[in-house]
Amino acid sequence: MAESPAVAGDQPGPLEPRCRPTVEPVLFLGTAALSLQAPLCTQYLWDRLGAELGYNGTSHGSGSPGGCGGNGSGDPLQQEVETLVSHWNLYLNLAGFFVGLFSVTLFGPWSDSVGRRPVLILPAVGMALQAGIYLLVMYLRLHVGYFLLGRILCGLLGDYNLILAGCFAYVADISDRRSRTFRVAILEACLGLAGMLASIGGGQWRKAQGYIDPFWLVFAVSLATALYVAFCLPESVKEKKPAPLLTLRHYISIYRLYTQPGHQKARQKLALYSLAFFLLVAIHFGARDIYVLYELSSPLCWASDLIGYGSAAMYMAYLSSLAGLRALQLCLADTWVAELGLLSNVVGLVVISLAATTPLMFTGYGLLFLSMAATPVIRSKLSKLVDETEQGALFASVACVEGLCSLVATGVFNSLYPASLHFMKGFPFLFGAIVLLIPAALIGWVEIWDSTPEYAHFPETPAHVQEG
Ligand SMILES: Nc1nc(=O)c2nc(CNc3ccc(C(=O)N[C@@H](CCC(=O)O)C(=O)O)cc3)cnc2[nH]1
Repeated sequence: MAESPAVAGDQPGPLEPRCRPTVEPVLFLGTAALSLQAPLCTQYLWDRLGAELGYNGTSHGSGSPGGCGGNGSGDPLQQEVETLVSHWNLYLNLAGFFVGLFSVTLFGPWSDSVGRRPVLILPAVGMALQAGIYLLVMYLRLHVGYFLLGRILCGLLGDYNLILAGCFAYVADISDRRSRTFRVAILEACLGLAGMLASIGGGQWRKAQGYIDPFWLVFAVSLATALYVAFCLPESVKEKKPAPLLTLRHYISIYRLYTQPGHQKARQKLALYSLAFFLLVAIHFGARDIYVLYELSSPLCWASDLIGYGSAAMYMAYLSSLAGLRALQLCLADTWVAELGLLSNVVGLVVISLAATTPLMFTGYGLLFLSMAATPVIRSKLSKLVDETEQGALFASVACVEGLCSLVATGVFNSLYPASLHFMKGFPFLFGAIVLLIPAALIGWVEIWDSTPEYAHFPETPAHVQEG
């Protein structure tokens, strides 16, 4: 990889301190708030709707379809509660997705003009507002339909997806092209670390103290995120200019990213990398949706402590991938690091799909150690394909792709799992492994097709390495 002649955000003044506040804590805190809140919300719905239907079983979150110990998984009342909870979850997710689609695509490109700080503060305030509304519902025992109100308000302010988009765009602003992949990977590792801490800590805390206190923490963490951005985080966009928010221009700028005439090769690469990102993240989300069900039921029959370790092992992949990426970057180009990441992912999923014993299941998790190395590479490659004034628009579109991944993954994996139980319990994981061959082929193909350097599509690139 050669150094680009003109580098986005790569002009540290001679006196610039090396350790000025940066954006990682924003993603860490935002993810912690989200990861603490999501399972709590499901469990609250379970307990509340269950109580309304007169069901007083424990909230395992989901029934165990294989039957471990045979404690009432066929209970019709439990099934009714399960159905109701999953419907409410679906409504909340759909509302979040569609409102978010509208707002992220507006705020993302807007941030290219007005700076990243506003689009990091707004969603953090939105998440605090949502936690506040959820708290009111819990204190006053309002109808759970008010959850929808909180979700929509938060969605209007961009929600977690805007935090993701803003943080990645911020890192693209401040990193040079050489170090960008690693900076993106650090951000993802923060995401994994926050998810791990919140999911382990949150579960324990709820067991000990119920919902109210953990929700106050969600509220406080969201507020702290907003305050950190407001008072500590320096702006990363170099040439800020005022711009109207409510204009179609922002949507058009996202559309133009993928359709700009004159940059055909860059456009095609953008589309191919986006497709690879979509498939990869959809498989990650989908697998994550069914790990717990898979582990709860026979033959694994895990109790909650093992489930916790499994989840920790899953999150460890973010950290081990960061280390692996760093080491492999010393001797391999980014693309081949991503290919190794995908290989680790495929092998891990195949082993998990066949895992009938606890050691084998953990071996599968172990083999996934490099599985999170591919997404930072794709994000970084996408970022290098667009201009430095389009990073906000780009990462907004990537955040929408990620939202779509979430919906598709939930739909596909949650229907595939029950449908394949009778012939192969681990089939969805095997399916995931097979689908991952597509991003592996796409990434490899783009690299081979594109034998010129990564920055060949910028005007400042010498004419002899330009497309055509
Ligand atoms: N179906 C589904 N399952 C989930 O577990 C889920 N989790 C979230 C929680 N939000 C998030 C958002 C981003 C990442 C994340 O790790 N993103 C990285 C890597 C993506 C990957 O390779 O899996 C990124 O680069 O954006 C994780 C959880 C949202 N939708 C979901 N949807």
